[in-house]
Amino acid sequence: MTACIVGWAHSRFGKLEGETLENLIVKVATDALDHAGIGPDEVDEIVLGHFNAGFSAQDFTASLVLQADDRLRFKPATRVENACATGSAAVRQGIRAIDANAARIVLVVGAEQMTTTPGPEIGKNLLKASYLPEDGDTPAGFAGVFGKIAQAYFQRYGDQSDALAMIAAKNHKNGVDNPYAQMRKDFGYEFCRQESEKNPFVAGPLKRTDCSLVSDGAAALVLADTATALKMRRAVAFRANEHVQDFLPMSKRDILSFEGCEQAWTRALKNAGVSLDDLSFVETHDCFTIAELIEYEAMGLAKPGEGAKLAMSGETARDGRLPVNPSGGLKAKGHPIGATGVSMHVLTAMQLVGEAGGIQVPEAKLGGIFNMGGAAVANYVSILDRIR
Ligand SMILES: CC(=O)SCCNC(=O)CCNC(=O)[C@H](O)C(C)(C)COP(=O)(O)OP(=O)(O)OC[C@H]1O[C@@H](n2cnc3c(N)ncnc32)[C@H](O)[C@@H]1OP(=O)(O)O
Repeated sequence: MTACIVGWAHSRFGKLEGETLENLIVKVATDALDHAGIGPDEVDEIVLGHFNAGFSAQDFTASLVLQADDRLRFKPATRVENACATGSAAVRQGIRAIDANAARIVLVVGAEQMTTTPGPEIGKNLLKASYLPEDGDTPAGFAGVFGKIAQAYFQRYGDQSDALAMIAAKNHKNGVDNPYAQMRKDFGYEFCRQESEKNPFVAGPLKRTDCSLVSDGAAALVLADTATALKMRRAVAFRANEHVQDFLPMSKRDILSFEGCEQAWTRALKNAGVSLDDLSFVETHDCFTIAELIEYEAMGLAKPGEGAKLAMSGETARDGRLPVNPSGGLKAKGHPIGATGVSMHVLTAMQLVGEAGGIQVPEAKLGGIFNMGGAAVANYVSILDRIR
C-alpha cells in the first residue's frame, strides 16, 4: 500500500448556523491543501464523501470542491456514498487511485449538513440506510434500529445499561478537550445511567446519551504516494485499509456479532502485520453506545458477551490500556454522516504526528479506525502509522 496522508483540515462539528454545504466543502478543501503545502494544480483527483439522502436540496455535489480554486477545473471529481461510512469510502477511493498509479495526489473531502432538516425528517432520511422492507417504519429512525439490537443483546447476555452509560460518559468526557466537538460537556456516569427529563429513553433501552448527535460539518485529507509524501512536511502511512460489505437485511445475519466488522479488523491487522496490542488508540464508530460495545467484541478486544466487562474496566478510557475514541467519538464530536470517516482519519493522523492538542494520546505510534455504514453493513478499517 503506497498511499499516505500528508495534510488535513477539519471544521467544527455542530449546528452551524448560517453555514452552507458549499462553504463547508470549500473551506476544508482549501485548508487541507494549505496544510499539506500542495498547490491546487498538483491535485490529480478529487473524491467527495456526501450522503445526502434528502438532507440537502443540492445534489450532484462533487463539483462543489472545484469552487475552492479555479485551478481545480478539469480535474476528475467524483462523489461516493456508503451510508454512515461514506467518508471512509471516499478515503478508500483515493487510496485506490494512488495504489493503481492513476494519481499521485488526491484531495478527499467529506461533508454533510443535517441540522437544517426538520426533526422528524432527519430520522426518515437516516433510515434510507437501512433495509426498507424490514426497517422502513421503525419509530425513532436509526435509534429504533439500534434500540432493537440493544434489546436483543440484553436478551442474550443480560442488561448492560451500566456499561452503555460508561461508554457514553467516557466519550462525552473525551469530547470536552476536542475543539472540533459539537458537545463539550462532561455529563458524568450517573447522568448517563439514569433516565431523566434531560436524558429520556429514545428507543428500547437506549437513552438520549446513548445516541450520536445530529450534526453539520466537514473534513478533508490530502493523500500522496509514499515517494512524494516522504518529501513533505508530514507523512502518515496506511499500514492497512480494508473494506468489507455485508448483507443489508439484518434477518440474514447474527446482528449481535458484527461479522463484517470482525472480518475487516482481521484482514487489516493481518495485512499490517500487527496485533491489537500494538495499537496506541482506536477511533471506532459509536453511532450508538451499543455499537461501540459490540465492536469491542468484533475487533477481538473482548469475548462475545464480555464487551460490558471491558467497558466497565476503564481500559478503553483515554488513560487506559487502549484508549477508544479519545476524540469523543460520534457521541460527543458529532456525526455529520459524509464527514465522519474523513474526520476519523484526520484526528488519527493528528494524534500520530503529535498535533492533537488536548486530546493527544501520549506517544501515539499506531492508530486504528473503524467506520461503519448501517448496522455493520459497510465496514472500513484503517491502520495508520507515522513515517515522517
Ligand atoms: C450507522 C450509523 O451511524 S446510524 C446513526 C445515524 N445518526 C443518528 O441516528 C442520529 C441519532 N441521534 C438523534 O436522532 C438525536 O440526537 C436524538 C433523537 C437522540 C435526540 O434528539 P432530540 O430529542 O430531537 O433532541 P433535541 O435536538 O431537541 O435536543 C434536546 C436536548 O438534548 C441534547 N441532545 C440532543 N441530542 C443529544 C445526544 N445525542 N446526546 C446527548 N444530548 C443530546 C441537546 O443538546 C438539547 O440539550 P439542551 O436542552 O440542554 O439544549
